[in-house]
Amino acid sequence: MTDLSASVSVPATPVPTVVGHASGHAEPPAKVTARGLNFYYGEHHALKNINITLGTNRVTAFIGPSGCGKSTLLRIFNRMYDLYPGQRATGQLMLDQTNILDPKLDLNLLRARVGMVFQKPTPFPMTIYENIAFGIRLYEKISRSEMDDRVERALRGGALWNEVKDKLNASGLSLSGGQQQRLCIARTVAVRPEVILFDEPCSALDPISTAKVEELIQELAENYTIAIVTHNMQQAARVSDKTAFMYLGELIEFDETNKIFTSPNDRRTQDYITGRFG
Ligand SMILES: Nc1ncnc2c1ncn2[C@@H]1O[C@H](COP(=O)(O)OP(=O)(O)OP(=O)(O)O)[C@@H](O)[C@H]1O
Repeated sequence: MTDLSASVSVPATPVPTVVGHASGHAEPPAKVTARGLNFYYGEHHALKNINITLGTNRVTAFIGPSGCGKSTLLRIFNRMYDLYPGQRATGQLMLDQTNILDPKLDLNLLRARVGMVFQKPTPFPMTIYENIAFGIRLYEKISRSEMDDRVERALRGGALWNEVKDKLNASGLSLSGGQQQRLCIARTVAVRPEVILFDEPCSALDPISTAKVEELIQELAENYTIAIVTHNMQQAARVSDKTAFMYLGELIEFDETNKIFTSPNDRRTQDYITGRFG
């Protein structure tokens, strides 16, 4: 392990102000639990012995320098890596009582339970209405009026309804970048997942759209378990209950967000949040 403390001494950036959820409340029931989780890209051992629990209806932020394994970990939670040959996970990863790593698991059902929102908004090239209805139809057969209702609820869930209710037949691609990202969130919410994974959801958005998505993430946490990867420490401090600091494929520290940003236990966490490296 590199000694990060030796080379630098002056904090480059102030520690973010924590304005997220209150800390100190009782531990929620576990939703996702990793024990001794490892991940390999071929021979490359990208994640090493990860142990972490995501609490039900809590927001967990993953921070750390580029290449430390944040996105890799997120992509294990819904077996996204299964699409690529040569990538494998070992250890234990549970979603409630379901073994996520079970080779016989129905991945469509897993991805309905564990939805994902990506860095760049990725609406389907179809109408706003169909962007939502498409995913619902994959899992459920419902009447047109029920579908109208579900589409409206999903768009409200994505904090987009008021902006699009009069143009549901317009292309999803005609929306602004921030609206497109909220459409993608609505699309994810529409299939009623239990967990939503956000992989740097605001990195392609302007500050106003970013604020809207952050507000939305906090609202969604009332009903969903959320994991968010972010390079933006202010964002982690604003939206999350707990924060995990990762470095070189290891989970270095995991604690209440307030604790991580005010008095972390590990020197490497301290150095990262004060901008000494990253
Ligand atoms: N498809 C791949 N094939 C081989 N190695 C990969 C692949 N994707 C990622 N890696 C390696 O795995 C490690 C973790 O990468 P990962 O993308 O998870 O990091 P990250 O923390 O999300 O980085 P960033 O913040 O830059 O997105 C890095 O060493 C990276 O080079």
